[in-house]
Amino acid sequence: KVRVHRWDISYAFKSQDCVRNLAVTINGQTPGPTIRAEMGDTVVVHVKNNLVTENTAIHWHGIRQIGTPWFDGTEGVTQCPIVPGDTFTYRFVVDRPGTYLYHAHYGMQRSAGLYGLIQVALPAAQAEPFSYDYDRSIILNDWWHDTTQQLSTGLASVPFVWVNEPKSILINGRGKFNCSLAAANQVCNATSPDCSPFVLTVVPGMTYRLRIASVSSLSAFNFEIEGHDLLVVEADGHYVNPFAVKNLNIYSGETYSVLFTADRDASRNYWIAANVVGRRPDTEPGIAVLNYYPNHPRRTPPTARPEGPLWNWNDTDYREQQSIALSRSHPDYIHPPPATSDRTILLLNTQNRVEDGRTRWSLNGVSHDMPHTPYLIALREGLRHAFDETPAPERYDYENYDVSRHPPAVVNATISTSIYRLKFNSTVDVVLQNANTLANSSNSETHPWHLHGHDFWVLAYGTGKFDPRRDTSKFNLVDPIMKNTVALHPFGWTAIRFRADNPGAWAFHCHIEAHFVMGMGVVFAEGVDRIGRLPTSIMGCGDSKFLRARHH
Ligand SMILES: O=C1O[C@H]([C@@H](O)CO)C(O)=C1O
Repeated sequence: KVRVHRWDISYAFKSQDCVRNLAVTINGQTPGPTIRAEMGDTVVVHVKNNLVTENTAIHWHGIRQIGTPWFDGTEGVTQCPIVPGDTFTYRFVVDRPGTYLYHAHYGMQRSAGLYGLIQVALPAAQAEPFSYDYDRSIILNDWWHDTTQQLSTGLASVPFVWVNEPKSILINGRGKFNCSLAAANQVCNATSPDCSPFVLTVVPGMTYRLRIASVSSLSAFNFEIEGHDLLVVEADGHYVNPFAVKNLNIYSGETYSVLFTADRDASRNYWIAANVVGRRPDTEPGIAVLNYYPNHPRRTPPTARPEGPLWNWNDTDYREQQSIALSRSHPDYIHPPPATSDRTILLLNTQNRVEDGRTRWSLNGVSHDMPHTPYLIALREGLRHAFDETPAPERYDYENYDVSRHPPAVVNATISTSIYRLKFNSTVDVVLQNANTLANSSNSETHPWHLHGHDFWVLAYGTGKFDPRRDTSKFNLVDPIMKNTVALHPFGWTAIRFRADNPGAWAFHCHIEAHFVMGMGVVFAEGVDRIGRLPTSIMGCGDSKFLRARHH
C-alpha cells in the first residue's frame, strides 16, 4: 500500500510550555502527525517548505532507506536543502515493523518543533511476541525560549555561548514553564490549552503498549509512570529480551515500547514524569497524567510528583546497568552478528578548541564540517574536491591519551569534511570512547550516537578506556540487540558492529543537536558504484547545481 502525506512546513506561534513562542509546525502542528503504515508499505511525503527564510530537510530516523539512499533527508549528506517555496517528495519503503521517528535534519531545526513518530505495524497475519489491549504513544522533547538561530549562533561564537539547560520538558508537545519566572517581554498564559498536560486515559484492568520516543536536543530522560512497572519489549524497532523496570532511561533518538497494566487503585489518577538525568538538572520535570477511567482527566493525582533518581555526579552506574540489561535480543528474534569484523574504527570523543578559537566536538581530533555539495551526489557523480578526500582517522593514540583528563586548552583538533569509505558488505566495528570535556574538573557527558541507513548490533558497554587487545572478549556475540541509536556513557566506551551492506552515504553522529552542529559526527560511504540514478530533486546546491541543469 502507498501512504501519501502532504505536509506544509511553516512557523506558527505556540504556547507549548505556556510561554508563547515560535515553533516549526507541520500542517500547523507540533509534534507533527504520526505516520502509520504496515510493513512493506511505501510512504510518500510531499514536503512544502513555507518557512519563507529558512531551508529544511526531513530525516526518517530508523528507516534504513534500502534502495533509496537519496531520501534519507540528511542535508549535506544525502540531499541539498529544500529551499523556501519548494516542494520535495520523499518516497521510501518501511521494511521493518516497529516504532521510528522523523525530524528535521537541517541546522538545529529539530529543536524548533519539526518532529513526529512513525509506527509500522506487522502484517495482519503475523503476531508480535507479546500482547496488549491498546497501543499508545508518547514523544519526549526539551524546549528553549531562544530561537534555534540564537542557540546555534552562540555555539559558533568566540567566546562560546552554551545553550544551557532547557526551559521545559515537553511530553507530546506540552510542558509547563512557571509564568511567574517569565521575562517581561514574554507572553505567558498558564491556562493556555497548548500547555495543558497530556492525559493518557486507561481502562482499569487493561494492558497498554506505550511507545516512548525521545527527540530531545540535549537531555537524557528518566521516564516513569507513578506506581506502575514497565515491561520493556521493543527498542528501536527490535524485540528486546523483556525486562521490567520501575523507570526507563531514554536518550535522544531512541524509541522503546513498554507494556503496563492499569491494575492499581482505580479511584485516582497518577503522574507520568520525565526527569532529566545525566546532567545536573535545571529544568522542572516533564509531566503528564495517567487517567483511570472514569475519573475526571483533569483531576490532579493526590501524591507528589515522582522525583526520579536523585541527581549526583555519578548517576552513570545505574544508567549503564540499565543499558546493559536492555541490550539483549528477544530469544525468538535473535539475528546473530558476524563472528568477526573486517575493520575496527576506534573513535575518541573529545571537546576541543579549534584554530579560530571556537569550541567543537571531535572524533580522533577531527571535528566534522558539512560540505556544501552533499556527499552522496559528489560520490555517485564523481565530483572532485567537493570534500576533503583524506581518509578520516581510524583510531587515536590510545596508548598515551588519558581519557580521564581534559584535553589541552590549546588548539588540538582540526575541522574537516573527510569521511570513512567502507568496503561493500564488510563487517565494521565501531568503538566509541568517551573522555573528559574541556572542563578543568572531572566531567564527561552522555552521548547518544545514531547511525543512518543501518541497524547495528550493540556488542558491549564498558567503563574506562577500551583496550583493543583485551576488551573484544567482552563482546556479546550471542544475542545482542540491534538498534540505530546507542548511548555512550560518561568515561566509558560502547562497541557496535554493522554490515556495510546499504549502498549510500550515511551519517553517524551524536543525536544531541548542539553537539552535532559542533562537529560531533562522521560519515560512512559504501557501495557507491551500486547506487542507482540519483533523483534530480536532491540536487541544486554547491557543485550539484550544474548537474541538475544537465539532467533536466
Ligand atoms: O558542548 C558542551 O558545552 C558545554 C560545556 O562543556 C561548556 O560550557 C556542555 O555542557 C556541553 O555539552
